[in-house]
Amino acid sequence: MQQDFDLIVIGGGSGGLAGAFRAASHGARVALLEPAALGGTCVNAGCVPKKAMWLAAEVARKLAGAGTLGFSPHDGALDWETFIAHRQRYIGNIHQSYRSRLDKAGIAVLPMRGHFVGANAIECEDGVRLSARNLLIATGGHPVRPPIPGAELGGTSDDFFHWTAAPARVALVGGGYIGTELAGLLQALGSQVHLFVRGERLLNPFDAELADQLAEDYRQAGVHLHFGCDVTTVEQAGDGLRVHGEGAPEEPFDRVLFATGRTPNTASLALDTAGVAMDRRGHVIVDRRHSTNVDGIHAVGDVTADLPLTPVAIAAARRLMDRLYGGRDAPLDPDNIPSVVFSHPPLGMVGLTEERARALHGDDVHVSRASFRPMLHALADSPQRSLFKLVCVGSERRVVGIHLLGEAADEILQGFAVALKLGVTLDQLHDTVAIHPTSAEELVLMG
Ligand SMILES: Cc1cc2nc3c(=O)[nH]c(=O)nc-3n(C[C@H](O)[C@H](O)[C@H](O)COP(=O)(O)OP(=O)(O)OC[C@H]3O[C@@H](n4cnc5c(N)ncnc54)[C@H](O)[C@@H]3O)c2cc1C
Ligand SMILES: NC(=O)c1ccc[n+]([C@@H]2O[C@H](COP(=O)([O-])OP(=O)(O)OC[C@H]3O[C@@H](n4cnc5c(N)ncnc54)[C@H](O)[C@@H]3O)[C@@H](O)[C@H]2O)c1
Repeated sequence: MQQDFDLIVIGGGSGGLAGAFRAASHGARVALLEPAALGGTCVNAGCVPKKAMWLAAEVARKLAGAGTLGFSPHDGALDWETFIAHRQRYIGNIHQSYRSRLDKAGIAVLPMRGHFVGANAIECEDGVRLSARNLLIATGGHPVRPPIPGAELGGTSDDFFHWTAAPARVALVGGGYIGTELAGLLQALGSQVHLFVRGERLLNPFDAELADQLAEDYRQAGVHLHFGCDVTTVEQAGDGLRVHGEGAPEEPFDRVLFATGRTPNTASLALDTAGVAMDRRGHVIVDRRHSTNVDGIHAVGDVTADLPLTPVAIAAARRLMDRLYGGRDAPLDPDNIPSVVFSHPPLGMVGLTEERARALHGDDVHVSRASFRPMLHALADSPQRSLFKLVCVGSERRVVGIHLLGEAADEILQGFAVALKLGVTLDQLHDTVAIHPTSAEELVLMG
């Protein structure tokens, strides 16, 4: 039996769902294959449960500092099981909302995997074949552990979301987004955290000065940072796990978690039967409009080499469907995509780092900085400072980079990213009346 659609979407995560909804809104007949929970990584093992844990950690930090301000003492310990019940209820509501939107949009949802059996045909796990003029590959990725002895003893971010208590001692390997985020939140929730970083700094794509200050904030908060440390082995040591690498402590950890990157889910798609080209790392190769080398086959999200962020997958999918079914061709601009690391405090950036701007524009670069103590920290006599930077170029001092480390950076950045995209200059920021007293006002006041 073969069923025909206008579009088959493989994967019901951020990109797949956005593509299916947008195509259906243009009148396309859509089938969506998703063997696991709707929402994919972001909803089930990424942005959403991570942000929930980050919010819990922010509350814990505020409670820990409240005594200094005159509040009665509070032990601040989190009952994970209660909190996780709230977290999972929230996620359950997202699943339900997707389910009813899919039904309303008339999208056929098949709760199973699929693989290619030709350029415009998919075979589902139950043997049913589907065909369509267009196919969207949106199968995302999964975490990888490094190929070292004992790696299987450690977990990944997927495992973290099944934890029901903070481990007393935890080793995190990898100084990227996930390692940095989990280190901050686990420390705030009461774990003793050791973060092992191969290089000399956290978060390579981010501004070096802000990343170094974040590392210092982490040290002050009690996170043990091991830079230049390659973890070579993990071994069982009694009830615990011993990590080997230069400078690694002798004492065992309760948990070891690898945050050493992710790899695309392409292996089981039989892409060769359709002739779809992949790069060395297994990503589906797409052009700037998110089409592959095979007519009618497209891909978005983490399965491609795009920036692995939810809003990127969503934006790419919507634009692709507007082109295929809506008569509007406006490919996603890969430049100036804002991004925030949910560290404590959060770190955000959009545009060029100072280093990159200097490499591109030489002496034509002007950098404005504001280093200040947010009012709550000043009131509580905490030394933690915020550091904001604007990177500008040319005589008109056009803003080409915004870098924020500090309380509320995650919420402040979005609006300023719009201004940067529209070509805002430093003078125009100065012409804007400040909102006082806030941290954000520094961005229209700094020289
Ligand atoms: C811990 C963590 C935290 C993150 N935090 C953030 C954040 O704060 N902000 C942010 O922007 N991004 C964040 N991300 C990244 C974000 O989650 C991803 O970029 C995003 O989910 C990618 O969407 P996608 O649609 O490409 O893939 P996914 O959301 O991974 O969806 C792919 C779907 O395809 C399905 N699938 C796989 N193979 C098949 C098959 N053969 N047939 C059918 N279906 C299949 C999978 O089950 C999955 O549901 C985070 C990621 C992680 C791991
Ligand atoms: N707030 C957010 O938007 C957010 C949060 C989490 C994840 N994400 C997305 O998910 C992606 C995956 O996150 P991630 O943290 O796994 O990847 P990442 O690429 O951010 O970081 C992986 C880190 O692991 C290091 N590494 C690789 N192999 C190693 C090894 N053998 N030993 C030690 N270190 C090693 C890399 O040098 C890198 O610093 C990110 O690139 C990001 O786009 C986004």
